[in-house]
Amino acid sequence: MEQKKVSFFVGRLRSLKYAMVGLYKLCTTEDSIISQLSIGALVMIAGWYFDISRTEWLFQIMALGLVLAVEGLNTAVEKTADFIHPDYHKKIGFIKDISAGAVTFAALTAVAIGLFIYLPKIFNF
Ligand SMILES: Nc1ncnc2c1ncn2[C@@H]1O[C@H](COP(=O)(O)OP(=O)(O)OP(=O)(O)O)[C@@H](O)[C@H]1O
Repeated sequence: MEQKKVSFFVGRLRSLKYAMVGLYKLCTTEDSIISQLSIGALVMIAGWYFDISRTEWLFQIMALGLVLAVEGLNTAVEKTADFIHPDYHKKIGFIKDISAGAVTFAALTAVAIGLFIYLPKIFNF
């Protein structure tokens, strides 16, 4: 089907609208994202409680954004896999496993950043 050509700005604005709709769908329907957002909220409270520095805030926000972004992409991979092949298949299992592995990379990075920020504050060193 031929798409009607729209101007550059209208095209960008439409993409932004779809991205916002996607963000809303992720945050309201996906348990994995909702649980990561809840953890993120607790970490934000911890940042405020321990009065972390500007640089620490930057790292904390980057870590949280990284985990949420990769988790969102993992959700998209899982949904695509389930759509194109709903039945059990070794390759689908492999694709889902490595996609989850990418989330684990991001999560471990976030945990390492969290330990660097909070361990010295909790144990005073
Ligand atoms: N269609 C399938 N074929 C083969 N293995 C699968 C299939 N679906 C899931 N698996 C295996 O089960 C694991 C979990 O898959 P699932 O889609 O339930 O992910 P999840 O992380 O538990 O999902 P959710 O985010 O919905 O909790 C995969 O990593 C994979 O090893």
